[in-house]
Amino acid sequence: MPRTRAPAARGQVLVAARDLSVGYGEHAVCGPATFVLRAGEALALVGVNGAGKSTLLRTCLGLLPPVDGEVRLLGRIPDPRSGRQRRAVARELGEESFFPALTVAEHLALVCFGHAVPDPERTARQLLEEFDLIDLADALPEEMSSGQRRRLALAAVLARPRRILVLDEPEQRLDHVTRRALAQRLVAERETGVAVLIACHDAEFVRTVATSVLLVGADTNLLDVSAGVRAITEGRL
Ligand SMILES: Nc1ncnc2c1ncn2[C@@H]1O[C@H](COP(=O)(O)OP(=O)(O)OP(=O)(O)O)[C@@H](O)[C@H]1O
Repeated sequence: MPRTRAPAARGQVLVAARDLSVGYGEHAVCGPATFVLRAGEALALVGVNGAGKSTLLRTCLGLLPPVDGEVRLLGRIPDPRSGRQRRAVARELGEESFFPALTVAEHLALVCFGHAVPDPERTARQLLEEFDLIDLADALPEEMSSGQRRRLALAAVLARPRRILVLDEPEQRLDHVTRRALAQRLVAERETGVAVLIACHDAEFVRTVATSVLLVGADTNLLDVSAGVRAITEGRL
């Protein structure tokens, strides 16, 4: 299964933010963030609804300009139009846009072919199995439940090569077993040298996947994983 086209050297800085303020117009939605994410690490953004996690993810990808401070992705100002960034960054921000006339299997095949994945049939087959989509391989998106569509969106993002994986609340709408399996998959991702950047509300998921936690809020602070998990479970967000 393709994980990286050119695996990043473990420890290589892939995302770096310094005094990064994010928001809309000139209005910052949370305190400034400073963090570094290296190959092989997983940073979980946690915080209450509306804290600014999705806004931070979008700014790190160059989908929104910073209000202040700076962020670097692969050592450069993020630019979602650059081929270099598009080759390296796999993202699933919850948009879940599907082609209404393509089946589940055809969606995965399309992603594989579009990214020149070697042995696309095998990769697509493995992802169908991993995300329990075999019986839905010929289904159209409108024939699926919301959780099944979520599984397809996650399978699709994992069908392509990547050095950085950005997921906004990947645990949402997944059943318990699939959620745990996805957490293990993200551990495997970072163990192969992928840098994982997620927003997440699930303490168990964060405990399993993350190597550090960014608590997003009026004050945005970097925490170790156990302090980050306590912040979620004790409601100190
Ligand atoms: N397009 C927008 N224009 C203006 N304000 C926005 C926009 N999108 C989000 N906001 C505001 O920015 C703040 C942060 O939103 P964001 O979606 O980043 O929060 P979040 O931490 O991801 O929340 P959740 O846990 O609910 O997903 C919220 O107050 C929200 O209302």
